[in-house]
Amino acid sequence: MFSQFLEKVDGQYSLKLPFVVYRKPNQTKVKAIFQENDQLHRFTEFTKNGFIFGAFDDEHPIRIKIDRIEEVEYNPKMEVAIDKYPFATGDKHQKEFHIDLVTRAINEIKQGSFEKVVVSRKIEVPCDTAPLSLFLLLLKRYKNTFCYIWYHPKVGLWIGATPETLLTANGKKFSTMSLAGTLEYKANLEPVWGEKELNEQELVTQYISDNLRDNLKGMTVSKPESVRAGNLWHLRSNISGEITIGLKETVEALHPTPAVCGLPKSNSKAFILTHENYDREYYTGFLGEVNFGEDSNESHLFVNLRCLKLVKSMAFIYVGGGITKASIPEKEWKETNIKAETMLNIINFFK
Ligand SMILES: C=C(O[C@H]1C=CC=C(C(=O)O)[C@@H]1O)C(=O)O
Repeated sequence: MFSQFLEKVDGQYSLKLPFVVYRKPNQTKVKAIFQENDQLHRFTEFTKNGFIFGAFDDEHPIRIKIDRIEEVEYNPKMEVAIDKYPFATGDKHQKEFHIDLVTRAINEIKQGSFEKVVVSRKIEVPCDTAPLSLFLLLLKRYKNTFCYIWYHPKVGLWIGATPETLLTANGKKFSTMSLAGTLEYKANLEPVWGEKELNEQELVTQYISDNLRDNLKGMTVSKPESVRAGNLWHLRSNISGEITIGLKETVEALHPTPAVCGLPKSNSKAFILTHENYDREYYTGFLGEVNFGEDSNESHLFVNLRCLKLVKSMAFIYVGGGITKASIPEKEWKETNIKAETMLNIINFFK
């Protein structure tokens, strides 16, 4: 059953036709959406249904039109990614550049340009493994994340396992999360959060609640709790209520949150676009189902983190971290390296 499902996905990929295959966090149903031609649809009014894939800096996400849906149950035994492989985490030049970028960000914060900014980088590693094999390993290793493989011949192929939900909406029922702060997972040890991480996550919670307050009736915000995502811990608060605005307005109010951009949004975004020195493309964008369900108003979007883009036999892994006035550049560099392990572990497993 599952092998037939995979054959269909493989067939679509060989025909160079758009598709997405995904599994939501803590679920066992794997869904595939196939589009029958290679047209590039844009999602402008947020009224149609489909699977959308939005870039960090683009208002019009791509929409994979639902010409065919396939679903299958897949519940493999959990595989824990404890094996450590030799990592490629960027050369000396990358390290210098990233440390300098973080230092510049801290200086801007101290001068009052913004309070927080998320800076990132792209790591290049050779990878000859079939994309579907990488995806299958994600399904086994990261059960509480949103795992996907997305392909459009005019855009490329992306794979990821993200721990962050942008929004879940079912009619008026709405929830989102504030996810930030990172510590390395160590077996049998509970995370001990420092002032920097607590503050960094609090800024995200504040931003989300401030931006939604007027349009989220009965808003509740939970206390931050530690959540595990593969080899990492994060801090998470859940925010929910009854939404009174449409999907387009809600996405505009949230994206990009300070978990991937900064605070205030415009100044931190300008810093990112000017100083990062590369194009994030779909990393820190968002993706997921829109207007699914019986009455067509259920949507489930995720933030595109812990992801990679495959180009021929190269993988580009994207990683970043939140910078505040309390950041230490060397520590921030290390944090991007441990975040990269989520995907490097998968790639290196096949070497
Ligand atoms: C920007 C990333 O993570 C975000 C989500 C969780 C924790 C983060 C942090 O601790 O900096 C980031 O805000 C990334 O993984 O590339």
